[in-house]
Amino acid sequence: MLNQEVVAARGVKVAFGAVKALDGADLVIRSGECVGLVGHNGAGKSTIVNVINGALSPQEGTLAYGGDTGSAGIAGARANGVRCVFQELSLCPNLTIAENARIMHGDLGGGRWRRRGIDLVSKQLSDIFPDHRIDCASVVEDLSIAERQMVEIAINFAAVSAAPKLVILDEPTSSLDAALAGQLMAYVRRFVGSGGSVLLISHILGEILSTSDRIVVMKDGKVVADRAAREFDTRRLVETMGSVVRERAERRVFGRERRTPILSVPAASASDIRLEAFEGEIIGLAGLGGHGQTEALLDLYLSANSNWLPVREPKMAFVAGDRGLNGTFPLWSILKNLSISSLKTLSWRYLIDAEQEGRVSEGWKKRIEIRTPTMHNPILSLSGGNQQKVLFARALATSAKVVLMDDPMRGVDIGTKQEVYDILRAEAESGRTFIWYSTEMDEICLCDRVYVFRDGAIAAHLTGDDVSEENVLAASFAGGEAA
Ligand SMILES: Nc1ncnc2c1ncn2[C@@H]1O[C@H](COP(=O)(O)OP(=O)(O)OP(=O)(O)O)[C@@H](O)[C@H]1O
Repeated sequence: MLNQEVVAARGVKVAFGAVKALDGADLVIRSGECVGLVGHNGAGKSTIVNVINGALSPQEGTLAYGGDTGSAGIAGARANGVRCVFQELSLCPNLTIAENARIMHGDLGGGRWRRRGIDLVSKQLSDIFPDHRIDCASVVEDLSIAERQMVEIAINFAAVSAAPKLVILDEPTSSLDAALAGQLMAYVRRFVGSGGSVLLISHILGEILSTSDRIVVMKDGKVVADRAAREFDTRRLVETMGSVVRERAERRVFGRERRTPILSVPAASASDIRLEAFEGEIIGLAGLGGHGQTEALLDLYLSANSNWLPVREPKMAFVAGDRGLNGTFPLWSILKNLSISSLKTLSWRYLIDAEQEGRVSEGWKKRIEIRTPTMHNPILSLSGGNQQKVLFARALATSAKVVLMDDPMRGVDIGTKQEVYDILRAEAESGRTFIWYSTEMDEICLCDRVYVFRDGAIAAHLTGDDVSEENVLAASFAGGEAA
């Protein structure tokens, strides 16, 4: 039945020490609707998700499923049909897809459960992502980050004995390219059309606006707006979140005459396109996810840092996209996570100058608004987007002339993204070169030049006005012709 209350959190307060993650927030979700939830990094979105899915008990306020306040905890949420796809992804990497499905679905038991698990996930994947090429007998650690995200989404939408009532998607497209993201959003509309509910959290405002029926905006632990999606456009949404919409910087066209490339990689296919980078350029790597962009960045990085010994003047810095796997040091403080790549410049006679280290990290805290009371807090006390900011600051704080970025804006809010774009542009103006793989078309369109990858090789090179969504998509598919 449509329009029935599925879950209602009212007056919820959650504090972590001095940090008020939720400060009296209300969120009600009804059947047959997709609710978009947006807010700056650290606004409290993941915390309210954790309250709704039973992982966190609020210190104040009430939580009801279907009007009943009797159920509590993760088991209570699951019994009431609540499923959650986490921002940090939660599959066990050493288990197969079917084994992970069994952990999520206690009712997937009995004889031949592995076979049924494979069939269950395979069918659900095909329903959501019709062209997926995932072998459902795989072990999760053999999958790319995008494939893991797709599998986790499919497992949560799948029904063994009972269909889910509410699926919470926390940044579900952060690793998906535009084509896969579009398929997921279309599926969400079909799911809510058949009476299900979805809570969609995303920093990609276009997908929030196009997919949600209602949009809830959070700021500093409170809900500051809760209105029909048609009452918002991008500008109004950004302003309600407390940021300002900026004009996009002009793409720059460099003449060929004046320069020799600082980096030149031979063509890897018959397309005969070399990857070249000149001083002060922002180069985009585009194409469908998993077509060799990350590998190209890693090859470049290893070619410049092959001995793995720290050097005072590193030639290249790397901003990891998969922060859980190869970005953050989870047991370290924010400060140490930030300064690790600059230790040589922060030390004198093999001793780290703690004062200078503190100054540099405070400088970056202010510059890109890392939301924390102190940089000595553990990195995992930060919200996902704030952790990503630390990885940015780590690379930018080095003296490297080339910065490689592996889809680094995952989970970063729109206000910070604009700040980071400005920083990139300013750093490029002063001679730094950026090579930026992005799954977001808006970001690709900010780059001075773009290489489109297909099947592990460069399929097209776009410059000037040819850098457009249409041309990137055309070059991304075999047989497509870029202008
Ligand atoms: N386990 C924790 N310990 C300490 N502080 C925490 C913890 N979890 C969250 N916080 C703090 O609570 C606040 C809200 O975090 P939350 O993860 O809910 O934000 P968010 O809106 O989901 O942000 P993002 O968009 O970056 O994911 C942040 O200031 C964060 O640092």
